[in-house]
Amino acid sequence: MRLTVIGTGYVGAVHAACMADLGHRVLGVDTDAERIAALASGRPPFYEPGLGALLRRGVDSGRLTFAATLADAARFADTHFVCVGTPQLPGTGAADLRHVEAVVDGLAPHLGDDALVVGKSTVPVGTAGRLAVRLGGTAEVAWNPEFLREGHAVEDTLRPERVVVGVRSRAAEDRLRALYAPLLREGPPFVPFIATDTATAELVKVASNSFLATKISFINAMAEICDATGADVLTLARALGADPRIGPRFLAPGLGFGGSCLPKDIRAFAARAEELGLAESVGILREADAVNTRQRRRVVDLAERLTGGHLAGRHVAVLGAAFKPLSDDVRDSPALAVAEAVRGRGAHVRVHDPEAVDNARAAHPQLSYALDVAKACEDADVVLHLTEWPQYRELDPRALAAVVRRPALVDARNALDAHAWRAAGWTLCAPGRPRLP
Ligand SMILES: NC(=O)c1ccc[n+]([C@@H]2O[C@H](COP(=O)([O-])OP(=O)(O)OC[C@H]3O[C@@H](n4cnc5c(N)ncnc54)[C@H](O)[C@@H]3O)[C@@H](O)[C@H]2O)c1
Ligand SMILES: O=c1ccn([C@@H]2O[C@H](COP(=O)(O)OP(=O)(O)O[C@H]3O[C@H](CO)[C@@H](O)[C@H](O)[C@H]3O)[C@@H](O)[C@H]2O)c(=O)[nH]1
Repeated sequence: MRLTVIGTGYVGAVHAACMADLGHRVLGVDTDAERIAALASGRPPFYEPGLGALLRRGVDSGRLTFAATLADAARFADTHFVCVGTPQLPGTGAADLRHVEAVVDGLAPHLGDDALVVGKSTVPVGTAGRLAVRLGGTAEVAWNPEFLREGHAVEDTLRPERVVVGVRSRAAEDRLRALYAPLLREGPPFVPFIATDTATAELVKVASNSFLATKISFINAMAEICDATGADVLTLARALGADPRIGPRFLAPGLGFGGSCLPKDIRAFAARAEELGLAESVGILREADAVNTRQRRRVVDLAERLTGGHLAGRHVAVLGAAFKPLSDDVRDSPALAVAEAVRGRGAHVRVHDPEAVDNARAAHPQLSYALDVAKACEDADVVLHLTEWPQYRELDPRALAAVVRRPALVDARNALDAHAWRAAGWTLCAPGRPRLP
């Protein structure tokens, strides 16, 4: 089948490459000429494991091509996936739909009768209905929310846990089922194809991220209670997660959630519900957001405690800049928020990240960066472990103790081996673990 993917960022580039790998003919379209040039030569414009090989395979086979205009898109196919950004508006945190609207307005004059515009961007409930009116004519709008996680985007796309489509006709449902058929056939495990109306499909996405965000904030609220009572949040999380009704995933306590999705999506959802007069239904999301923001301050306070109560003039090493490991994405990165806050208290901050330094430097040019961990830690008064890259777990605490001014560590992700670091002479603290020495 033929399809286009409009917007080739973290979602669109992966969707385009994976759809081509399934055997479809795919045209990627983006307003960013540099991005299009990179993709067309088989180079991923960001770090995502497995994407490079898939892109090269698609480009070499001729099944994956790229273009710059929406007129090209309309000529190429009748099915158009919209994967442009829906960032947060200042103030209420509502979603900014200007890119989605620009795509619909730009496509409209070029579309044939049989066109299907399929949104993958995360949008407030009701958006597809509004866009259908805006699109006019006989072209149809459907919504197919995206659930991929950065760092696992290729496997999440090729082996999804479910495919959800919000459609307004049987024909649209059949077309999308046919597109995804190669994924649905590959089992076990069986992959449910859930066809519903567009409002439900839009809601599945924001409800799903809201649930995940609330689960993380729940365990972080428990970490606060642990800090006040001498209990241990890691043991608590392990015991909670052993109940299959709760489950162990998304119960990792620490610095909390960031990135381009969970924070903005719960705010946009809350703003939309408030617009509908349903503020009480989403009070829990405002609270999850507040708990999450508090975790960043708590980590800064731990750093301050380890430097004897004042950060001013201290040297602080920051391990991690990406919002999570296996990604170079620094959008709303908790690590960089902490780095900035520590700098705001007068500390000299040096940041290390295996993949995200270029993006971090572009977004936070006032911070200093180091290309290896030892350089970041040189003469540090405290080391902050803020993004749990697997390679940080392999660090030799003895070797690092010889490099720093004082062996003091905040393990804000509760991911390092506390015993090994303590045995190497480090003073440690971590959120929700008040009995660490
Ligand atoms: N990043 C994720 O993990 C993820 C996962 C699921 C859903 N989502 C949602 O998917 C959407 C896209 O997210 P992303 O992280 O890929 O964003 P992104 O910022 O990485 O990519 C968006 C792309 O759209 C392009 N673009 C903007 N306006 C355009 C236009 N008028 N025509 C063509 N291209 C245009 C931009 O140049 C950019 O390359 C958002 O709604 C997001 O909430 C993201
Ligand atoms: O137990 C946990 C799990 C995650 N996090 C943090 O939560 C954030 C988000 O993590 P994750 O969900 O793995 O990353 P994303 O790539 O942002 O993916 C989320 O957001 C995407 C965009 O909507 C969705 O498609 C995915 O399903 C959803 O998991 C990161 O800062 C993590 O460090 C925790 O603090 N504790």
